Amino acid sequence: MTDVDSWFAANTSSWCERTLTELLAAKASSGLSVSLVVPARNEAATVGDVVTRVREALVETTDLLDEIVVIDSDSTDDTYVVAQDAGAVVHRSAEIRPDLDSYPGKGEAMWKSLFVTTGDVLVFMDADLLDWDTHFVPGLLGPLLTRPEIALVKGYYERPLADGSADAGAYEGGRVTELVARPLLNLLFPELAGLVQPLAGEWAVRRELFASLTVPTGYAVETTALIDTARTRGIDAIAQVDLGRRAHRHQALRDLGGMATQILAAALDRAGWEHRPGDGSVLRQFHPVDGVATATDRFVPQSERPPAAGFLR
Ligand SMILES: O=c1ccn([C@@H]2O[C@H](COP(=O)(O)OP(=O)(O)O[C@H]3O[C@H](CO)[C@@H](O)[C@H](O)[C@H]3O)[C@@H](O)[C@H]2O)c(=O)[nH]1
Ligand SMILES: O=C(O)[C@H](O)COP(=O)(O)O
Repeated sequence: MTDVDSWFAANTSSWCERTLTELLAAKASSGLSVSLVVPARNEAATVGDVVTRVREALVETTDLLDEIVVIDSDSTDDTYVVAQDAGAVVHRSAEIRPDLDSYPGKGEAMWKSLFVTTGDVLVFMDADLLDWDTHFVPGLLGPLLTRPEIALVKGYYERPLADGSADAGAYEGGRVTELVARPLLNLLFPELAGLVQPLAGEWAVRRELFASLTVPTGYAVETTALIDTARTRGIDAIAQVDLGRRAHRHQALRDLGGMATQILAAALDRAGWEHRPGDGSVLRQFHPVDGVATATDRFVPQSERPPAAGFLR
């Protein structure tokens, strides 16, 4: 058995292995509090459903979650109001700790969440979920509430590419995962090759760990959390949980090019790459205009926040 196989065998479980009753008892005896954090940028169409279903299932009828906090990440739609009406505490990312300035991006919203949440454990969930269920939250909490040595838990699932075809394969979604993140991790950080969905937006982490990490402001936050946790705590501080199935809103391919660039830059930097640009770089992409390939330069931000622990009051 390789190290990766041993890690997989010891640290992979399914959400249905632990009952809600068992988790509530584990939470009570651990004394830990839990915050659900939902970073959301222009998700008025779906964030209300995410908040409402979690609130009804896990706050109103059980004590599993202590708070649901939506971080509105520079939305230009009604995300703030919809999330608030659904029962979440909502903060605008840019308005949290204005003394620390503000950057666009998902990682920024997650980093800022450390200043407005209280949970000993943070559970992150995307706001654009279409096919999902509330067991995602207890599923992610299972290893953290029952195994003190675990500090970070990733979710995984079947993830079809919702292209409208009836026979969309269960593992066809996750284009950046399959074409960038997985090859990158296998090549440069092979101890992380056992993660089924390294980019999953559904994951949970102990506050003290997340507050100790350097956090990319954009989409590299999941990748670096894995790399930096494995480096500082060892791979056995990471567990993963099968959550079943998940579908979400897909981004356009060229937008995913920006995400891939962020993930590559942050991972290569951690592998000792000497040419990392400062706060970002230009990605030249091509679009047909009247049948002619025409260049479009996209600036891809790559800034990182230092550990939030240094700024907590
Ligand atoms: O500037 C942003 C961009 C996105 N989001 C929110 O972050 C979540 C995920 O964003 P999305 O654009 O849907 O990302 P995906 O294409 O789904 O990317 C996948 O891969 C990313 C890279 O690892 C992860 O960050 C995502 O959680 C994961 O779902 C959603 O709730 C967004 O509203 C923000 O809060 N701010
Ligand atoms: O996780 C990923 O790889 C990206 O979010 C892209 O996912 P998609 O191919 O399912 O849109």
